[in-house]
Formats: sequence, C-alpha cells, structure tokens
Amino acid sequence: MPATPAAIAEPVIQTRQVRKTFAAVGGHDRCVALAGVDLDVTQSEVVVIIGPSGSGKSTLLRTLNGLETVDSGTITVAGRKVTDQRTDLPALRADVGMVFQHFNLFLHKTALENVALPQRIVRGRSRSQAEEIAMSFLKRVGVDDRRDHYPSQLSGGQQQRVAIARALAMHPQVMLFDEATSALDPEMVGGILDLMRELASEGMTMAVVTHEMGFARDVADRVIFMDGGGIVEQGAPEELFDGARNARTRQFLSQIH
Ligand SMILES: Nc1ncnc2c1ncn2[C@@H]1O[C@H](COP(=O)(O)OP(=O)(O)OP(=O)(O)O)[C@@H](O)[C@H]1O
Repeated sequence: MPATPAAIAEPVIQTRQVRKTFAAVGGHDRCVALAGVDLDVTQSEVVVIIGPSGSGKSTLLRTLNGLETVDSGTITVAGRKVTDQRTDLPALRADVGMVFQHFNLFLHKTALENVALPQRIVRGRSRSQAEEIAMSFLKRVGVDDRRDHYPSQLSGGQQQRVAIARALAMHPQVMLFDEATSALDPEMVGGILDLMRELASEGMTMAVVTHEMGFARDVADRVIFMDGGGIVEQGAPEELFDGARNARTRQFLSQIH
C-alpha cells in the first residue's frame, strides 16, 4: 500500500511582505523599520535573528504579537491573523509569549501575582487555579521561593525568570525573546540562556533576538541576518557563521567576533 503523504504543517509564524515605517524625528521622510519581510517559522523551530542596531529586529518581533501595527503585508501567528483588525489581541498575546529586555513586570504586584494575573484576565482561571499554576511555573524557572517579592526586591535575573514564568503559564504556542539577557548582570546571563535552551529542547517554537552568538550557534535551527529592515541572509548556524555569502553579513560578523 502506498504510504500516505505526511500532512504539510502550516508554519507557526508566517509573514508576507511586512512593511513598517515610523515618523522620522525632525524630517519629512519616514524611517523604514521593515522593508517587506517574508518569514516562515515551523513548529518547534528555533530561529535566532541577528543584525546591527536599527536593522528592524525588535520591530519584527513586536509586529508578530501585535505590539506594533504594520503599514502593509500580512502576519499569521499560531493560527491567528495578526494583521486583521478584528483579531483578539489579548488572546493572541497569550498564545505568543514575549520576553523583553526590561522584563515589563507589573511593579506593584508580587512575583506570584505577576504570573497569576494574566491567567485570570485572559484565560478566565479562578484565583486559586491561577495561583496554583503560577507556583508550578515559578518553581520550574527556579524562583518559587520569591513568590511574595515585588520586582524591586528581585535581581534582574530573577525578574526575567518571573517574566518567563508569566509567559509560559499561558501555555503559549510560540515564544518571542527580545534581547532577554541584554540588561542582565553578566553572572545572570548564563542561567537565562540555559532556561531558553531547555525550552528549545522541549520543542518550543521560538524567535529570538540576541547578541549571544554562542547561543545562536548552539541552539538555533536557523540564523537570520537582518539589515536595513530586511532579511539579508539566513541559514543553519554553521552556514551563516562560517560561510556567509553576503558581504554585509560577513562585515557584521567580523565586527562582533
Ligand atoms: N517607536 C519608534 N518610533 C520611531 N522610530 C522607531 C521606533 N521604533 C523603532 N524605530 C526605528 O526603526 C528602526 C528599526 O528599529 P528596531 O528597534 O527594530 O531595530 P533593532 O534592530 O531591534 O535595533 P537594536 O539592536 O538597537 O535594538 C530604527 O531606525 C529605529 O530608530
């Protein structure tokens, strides 16, 4: 009997010709942050986005969960049409966890409340259910002993762990990391990268903007080099780091090594 062809999985992230401009400071021309980006990320794929400052990396991530609107183009993430104005943004953001450089915790809420609150608001869980789930995720990321601490009473690394727990407690289909370790003291960086490694090995679909090239080399399935608001070159880590074809990629890599 002929084998049934495997179903072709829909990409978890799909962008088509995404263009985003911002008003330029003091000028008439608009600043082009994204100049027509096409990106497909498949289930369980870990994509690391690198590129010079201002190349559009953060803007791209932020458009994926609707934190930035786009001028034109289409985006579908976790089965939701992000660029459709009728899309339920809170539900989208629950399915698409995002971790920021500066943690973005609720400053007047404890670690436990930070993780429990979005579950109650967006997922409709009861307080006790939300807190039970929150505790299990605080434990998972190693800060359950800090449950009653406010963000100001936590180290940067601990705050980032709480932020990761908050995203994971929503059972996201995708995780976006925007320079998650850039604001941390050097001794905190390794622990957060290890946590990200663990998520990747468990099959989480991830798009990661980072300057940590060691992480990109070890963990990424694909590295994407952006410049001038576009994807210039992409490939497996060894292809990109050891055999970049584009002169702009090679120049960027030579500056950071
Ligand atoms: N809110 C905004 N208002 C105006 N211009 C913006 C805004 N956000 C981004 N830009 C501009 O869009 C371009 C892309 O910025 P973006 O932050 O996406 O780059 P990046 O590659 O993430 O940079 P970095 O590595 O420095 O974080 C830059 O020219 C930036 O100045």
